[in-house]
Amino acid sequence: MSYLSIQNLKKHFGEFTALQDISLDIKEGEFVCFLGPSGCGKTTLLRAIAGLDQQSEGSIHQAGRDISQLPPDQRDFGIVFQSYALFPNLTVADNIAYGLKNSSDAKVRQRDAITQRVDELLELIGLAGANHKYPSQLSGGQQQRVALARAIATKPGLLLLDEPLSALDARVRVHLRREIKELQRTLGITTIMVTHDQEEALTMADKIVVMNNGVIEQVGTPEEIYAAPASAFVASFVGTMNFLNSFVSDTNRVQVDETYLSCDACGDMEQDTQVSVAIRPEDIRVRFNGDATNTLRASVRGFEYLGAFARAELDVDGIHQPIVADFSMNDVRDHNICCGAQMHLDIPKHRLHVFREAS
Ligand SMILES: Nc1ncnc2c1ncn2[C@@H]1O[C@H](COP(=O)(O)OP(=O)(O)OP(=O)(O)O)[C@@H](O)[C@H]1O
Repeated sequence: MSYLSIQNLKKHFGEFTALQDISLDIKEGEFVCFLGPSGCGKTTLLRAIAGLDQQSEGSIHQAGRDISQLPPDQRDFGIVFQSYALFPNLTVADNIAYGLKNSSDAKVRQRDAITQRVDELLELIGLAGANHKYPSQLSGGQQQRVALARAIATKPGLLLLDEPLSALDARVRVHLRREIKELQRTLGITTIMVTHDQEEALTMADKIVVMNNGVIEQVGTPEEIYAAPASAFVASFVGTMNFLNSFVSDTNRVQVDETYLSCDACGDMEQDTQVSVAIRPEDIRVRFNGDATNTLRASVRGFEYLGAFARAELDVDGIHQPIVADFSMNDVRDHNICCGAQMHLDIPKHRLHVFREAS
């Protein structure tokens, strides 16, 4: 049973279609990320869920209630925007209490109850005692935590986060993403976060919704999205991927220039279909004496140390397209991998992805 159910949602801005027939189910307590490049429709979808922008067609149900036509104030959500959007003239406590003071529930509006709830929330976000400070006296990360506290103050069923970390510097961002994830887990609140940052989505989400040009390309766990991308777009947008223009040779083989590669994935494609074969840099291995499937001879044209691993640009015999491979530093030492080195490599066939469309 889904907590939030979106059915056949469309959104037009004049002639332009920002969302094309989006259907999506989100379970209670899930942390979902809408991930995609700028302009793909992530924010438009989030705003439709909040009622801030009415969809052109389609329906949205939350906890079994049809909220499609309701104004934002009759929906059950808290929201955090990219820019902190705190009231600068109100103290931290008054910012957090804002929704509580305007609650339709008289008990929630009681002064003692508000004071207690604000203290509880400040404790939760690690800012106990900051009640009387003003937003300008807080760092960006602290302001965003206050915005988060304000969003969850009334205990909404749904938390919406619109690029909440993108205005912060890298170190604060990494720290805060752990805090938000932990807070979400503790509260068990169904959460949707919009981001164009794949690392953010991979580390925080239970489920990632990858969007492109107003459509959903794939929905899956971070592992599924990374290991089994459903399209060339997803494969290229999440992580690093080599793409090789190829042809289907027979049921289990593709031809890349003068080289044949065994693969698991092209069973239903006709011979000579033009395809894009994709392989992650870390899935290319130095050949070991086991039963290798796709052995290639290569020389290292470029070599870059990246700390925990090294990235090598390869010239592969029989393939005239660039390929990069990532090697652990142990592999680098054991096999003397460096610029100009010659080596035998293996590409496990189950790690090859074959896409019909061009990359
Ligand atoms: N009010 C509007 N009027 C006209 N076009 C709009 C409006 N709002 C959004 N769009 C267009 O709809 C498309 C999707 O916009 P949206 O803001 O949802 O993208 P996004 O994926 O959130 O991108 P970003 O990461 O840059 O915020 C864009 O092409 C945008 O220009």
